[in-house]
Amino acid sequence: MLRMLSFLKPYRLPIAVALFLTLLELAVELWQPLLMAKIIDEGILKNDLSVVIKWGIFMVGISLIAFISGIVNSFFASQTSQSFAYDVRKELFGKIQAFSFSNLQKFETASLITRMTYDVTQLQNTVFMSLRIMLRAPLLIVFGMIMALVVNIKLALMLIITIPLLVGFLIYVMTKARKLFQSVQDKLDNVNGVMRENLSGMRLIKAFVRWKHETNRFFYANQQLKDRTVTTLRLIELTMPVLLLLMNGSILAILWFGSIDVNTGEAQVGEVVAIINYATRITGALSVFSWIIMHFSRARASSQRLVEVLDTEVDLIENNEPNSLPRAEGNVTFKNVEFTYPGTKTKVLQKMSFSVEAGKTLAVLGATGSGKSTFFQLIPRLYDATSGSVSIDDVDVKSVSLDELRKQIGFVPQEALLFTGTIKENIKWGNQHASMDEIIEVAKSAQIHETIIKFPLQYETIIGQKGVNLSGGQKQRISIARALVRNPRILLLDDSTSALDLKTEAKLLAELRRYKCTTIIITSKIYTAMAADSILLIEDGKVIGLGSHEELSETSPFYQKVVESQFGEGAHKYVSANS
Ligand SMILES: Nc1ncnc2c1ncn2[C@@H]1O[C@H](COP(=O)(O)OP(=O)(O)OP(=O)(O)O)[C@@H](O)[C@H]1O
Repeated sequence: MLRMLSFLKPYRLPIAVALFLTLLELAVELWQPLLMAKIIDEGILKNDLSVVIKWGIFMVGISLIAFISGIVNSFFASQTSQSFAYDVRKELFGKIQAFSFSNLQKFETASLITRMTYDVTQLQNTVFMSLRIMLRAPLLIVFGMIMALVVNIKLALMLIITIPLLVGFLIYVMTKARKLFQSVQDKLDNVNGVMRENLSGMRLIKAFVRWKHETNRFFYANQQLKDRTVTTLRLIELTMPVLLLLMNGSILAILWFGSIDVNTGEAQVGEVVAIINYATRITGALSVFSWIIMHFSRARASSQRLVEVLDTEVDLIENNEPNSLPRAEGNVTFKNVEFTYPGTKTKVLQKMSFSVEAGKTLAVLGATGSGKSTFFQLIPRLYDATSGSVSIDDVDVKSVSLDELRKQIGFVPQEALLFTGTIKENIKWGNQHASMDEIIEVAKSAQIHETIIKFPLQYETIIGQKGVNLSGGQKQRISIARALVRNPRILLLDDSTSALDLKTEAKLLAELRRYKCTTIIITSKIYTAMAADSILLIEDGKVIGLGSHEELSETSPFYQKVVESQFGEGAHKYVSANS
């Protein structure tokens, strides 16, 4: 909690003002029963109207001050709590942006969203409430008791015995509630997770007629959230009847003994009224106090979840004095690279060594799961190699600034991901400075221009969330255009032409040559591989062959089998790059 409270440091002044105003309100609240006693005993009982008018006007005056203080306090409290939440969200977002993939693997996406929204809101509400009433409730309880003692010690003792017992009970219940609240938040993560998967996989769910299964999954997560919340709230709600029972009991006792004392002349009517008044105010403050502790239990659980994200060490660290890679030639070299995914034990890449000359095209072929996408991710440092080195123009990628490195790489992932916005914006996303002419040029190279101009709004066509209104091949080509507009030195295509027909793909590959960048293309199609300068064969994370189509057709049984699987038995003997 302290870690999160440090976000309030810049707002010390508004906090001080808000707290001062709270104290002012409190002072008025504590003073009022005393004034009321004075009006009853010295004015009403003695039939002195001037005392009633004088102190009556005074009471209205200080109530007005309390009213204005309350309004100004609310203003400062809401401004401070909103700014606090803004700062926390900003810091969290920055942290998540800096996360490496292995960092991200630690947190579920849905959980990160819940933390950024629900948990931050919980803290924001607590900050607001703290500035409005946090100080007031406990102080009202303490000073209310003191004032009651000042008015009449004997009658006040009935309050003094009850209140510490109640406060102890409240604190005990709320400490228990904290753990329960944390699990409520975890259950909320589950609901969000199921919702997220459900919405993004809606087409698949409908196509497989799995809505019943998905609905059951959602019902289960929802039920768990409800059950856990109900258990938690039941515990919390137990406090209110206990509180009212004890406080009303002590008020009854004050009335009983007070009336006896008034009859015997040991107490005045005004004193009894004042103590009852303090008791009622303290009851109100106690119920607010229990509410505060409940919010604090929730806020503590939320803080813990936020601190978990904020204090996660980013494990992809930039070199303190990064090497410069002003404008790479584009030679890519892997030397004895090994890689194991964080949290797993299996080596996905083993002693991988190969190089690609600047400006050349390398096709990568391998069975599914052989480690092709994994080795791709080491080049822009989405992950770091566990051992060995990945270098560009003989500079180890780990020694280069991440920005400088990534600016020179055009990466088209296996799943073409587009953002909500126009086609133009999506292509421009790769390079904010690209002109319309450049956008059209890369779209032409990516073989998507002709398709775009057939849309009624052409480049201004809005792409729905994740590109729902486009075909797989259209999305792939827009993603390629987005990578090309960066004018990259190294272009990484992870099976990014899989949805294209052979003719369109051939045109696209021929166009790519114009960009003179080093192109590494993962593919399963022999025709695509044949268009490259050389072909890298991967099996179980190991390089098992590197050469041209002709060389591998002669020397690699693995390659021969792939060719035969696509062109028929014995095909490796006659399928050539010119065919
Ligand atoms: N984030 C991850 N955490 C743990 N293991 C992973 C992760 N991503 C991939 N793997 C494992 O690494 C291995 C290589 O996966 P990779 O995606 O590199 O294969 P691939 O050759 O690109 O496969 P495909 O052709 O099907 O895309 C697989 O066994 C996979 O299970």
